[in-house]
Amino acid sequence: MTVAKGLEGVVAVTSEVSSIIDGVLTYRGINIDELAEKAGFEEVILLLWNGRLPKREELEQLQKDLDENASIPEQVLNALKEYPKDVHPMAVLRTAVSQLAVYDPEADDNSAEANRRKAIRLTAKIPTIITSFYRLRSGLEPVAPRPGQGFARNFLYMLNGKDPEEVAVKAFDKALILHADHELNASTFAARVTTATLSDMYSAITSAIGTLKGPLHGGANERVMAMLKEIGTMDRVESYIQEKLDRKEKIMGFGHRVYKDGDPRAKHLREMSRQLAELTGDTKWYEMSRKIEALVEEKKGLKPNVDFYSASVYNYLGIPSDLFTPIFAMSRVTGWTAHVMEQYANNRLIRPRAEYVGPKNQPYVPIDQR
Ligand SMILES: CC(=O)SCCNC(=O)CCNC(=O)[C@H](O)C(C)(C)COP(=O)(O)OP(=O)(O)OC[C@H]1O[C@@H](n2cnc3c(N)ncnc32)[C@H](O)[C@@H]1OP(=O)(O)O
Ligand SMILES: O=C([O-])CC(=O)C(=O)O
Repeated sequence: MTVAKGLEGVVAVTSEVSSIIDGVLTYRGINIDELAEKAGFEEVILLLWNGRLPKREELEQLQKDLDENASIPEQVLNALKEYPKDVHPMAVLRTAVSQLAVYDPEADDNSAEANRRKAIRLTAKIPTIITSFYRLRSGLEPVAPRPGQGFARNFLYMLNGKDPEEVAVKAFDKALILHADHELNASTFAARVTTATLSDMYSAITSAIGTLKGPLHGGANERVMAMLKEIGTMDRVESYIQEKLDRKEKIMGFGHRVYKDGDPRAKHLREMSRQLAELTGDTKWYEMSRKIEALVEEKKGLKPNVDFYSASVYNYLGIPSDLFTPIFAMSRVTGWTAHVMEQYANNRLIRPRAEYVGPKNQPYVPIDQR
């Protein structure tokens, strides 16, 4: 057996959802650069689920469906009230999404129609879970979802309890588009492995959330902000990065398993960070990020991935850093569910092999002789 460590380079499934070919990312064949400039997040959701851009009526129907499904069961809200206030919001999200299944009579109906309805429910309810827990732990009442305002605006409204500025809504919507899907990344793979046993969509999304949480994957964006805050000032950037590299530690938000010549999403987030820095007059995080980018490229030849500039973008939008990864999940659930539906449509159990490298022919030693 030859082992591809970390399954590097292994092609495990065929998919029509998104592609990374020669460093170019597409959703259903449409370049991410074009989607980031021209589309809205809800359009992208239907693009991922349906395989084509929606007509106006389809888009309006989705917006209605998301509004109608945004409330969470009372039992889930009550559980959010009981959780320790200092528990990580990704742990809360993972648990709450699993709990949603308990109150969904269709949870174990794996038909294509039920899966489509569950994909809507999951996408609609995750923002409510994130914002409700955030407000409860801050001693505030959760804000009920407000219909008719769109996904990005509704999230910022539920988070802060007031109407967000237009520029914040636009930036946030674009960030959601950029995070929505990414071929066979670790969390999507986890969702597909779970699905391939013919388990249900809630189980698959719970697996995916747990996988996204790790710092080598979606959890990196929160660590990028922690690093920026730890560095604190421009004059400390160079020594901090050098020391980290000397200790052979990873710089969060850099490197990628697939992109070796840069992540095409990073330039959009860099530009958003620049604009928000200018708008807020708080240029420190953007300038520090630019300097880190130049140093890591120069010293290690590594480029920023999607998580690097999303940190300063979300920070400029006033979002607490431990919500960065839950926000990633809130967007990525649309890609995960598209992959889950694709897996069901053409399923085979995913079960690779392991090369055994442990000791062989070992005797069983009775307990009192060990
Ligand atoms: C949404 C996302 O999931 S994007 C990725 C988010 N994760 C991060 O930002 C965490 C930091 N980055 C990393 O840990 C890695 O680059 C990963 C996990 C993204 C990709 O990992 P892999 O493809 O397994 O690459 P691997 O870890 O083997 O790195 C190859 C070499 O580059 C180095 N390297 C890779 N990333 C970094 C980094 N961020 N900082 C410093 N060195 C790095 C490794 O130390 C290794 O060097 P070596 O050959 O001298 O030992
Ligand atoms: O594809 C990956 O390995 C990680 C990534 O960038 C993502 O999930 O967006």
